[in-house]
Amino acid sequence: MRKKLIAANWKMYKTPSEALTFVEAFLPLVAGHTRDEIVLFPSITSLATVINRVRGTNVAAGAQSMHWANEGAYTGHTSPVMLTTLGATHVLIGHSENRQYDNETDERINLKVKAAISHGLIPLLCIGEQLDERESGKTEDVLASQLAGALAGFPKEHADKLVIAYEPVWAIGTGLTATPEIAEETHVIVRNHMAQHLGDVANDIRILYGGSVKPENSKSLLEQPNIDGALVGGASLKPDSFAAIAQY
Ligand SMILES: O=C[C@H](O)COP(=O)(O)O
Repeated sequence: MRKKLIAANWKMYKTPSEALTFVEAFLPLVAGHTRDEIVLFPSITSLATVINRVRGTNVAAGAQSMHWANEGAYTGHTSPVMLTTLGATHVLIGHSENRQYDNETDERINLKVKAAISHGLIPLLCIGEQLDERESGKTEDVLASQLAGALAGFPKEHADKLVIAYEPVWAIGTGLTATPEIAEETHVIVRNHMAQHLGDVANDIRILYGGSVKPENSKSLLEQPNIDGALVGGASLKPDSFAAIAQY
């Protein structure tokens, strides 16, 4: 049985004090909610504040990205050692906004996923197709290629720790959501490719859906057998909205 993971990606929103205000309001709303895992991904400047406030609660916190090296001359980056020292438990890798704006390649994503695993961080590997790719029937090829690139040399013995976030790029921040049927069908495709790379453990790997998830549609998405959670952007910025999604 895969425990669902409900994740908030705050992207480049919230100062530390705004993040703290969110957490103070959010924790009572989800107190005692252990059915699902709940993880917040604040910006790096708010990460320590959030980690310190959620410590000992049913909510975890992670980083929106990281470098693969332990340390080095990489201006502006954050290492896995820095994140684990802070108390982060999860990390987003390969978000489509990083692929689009930050020159994030499959090779770099591959190094980061393996670095996360070797440091005990849970990687949420983000994949997804563009609208023109879906419309021209290339969705499966795109996802297969992203998975192959990201998972080359991935240590199979740690496969159960991997989390995939399927986020169709055309649904991110657009208000367009994949229907539950389209999302479920695509998650099955992703799981089948995971099985090709990693074997039967693919059945234990959680595949989250992301792209305009909100309180109004979270239940119908999360009821699908192969949708094992949600990666939420805009609707995770308000405590009541994100709590409603988590309590679908
Ligand atoms: O990481 C989250 C996704 O990019 C989805 O963002 P969104 O919920 O604002 O569409």
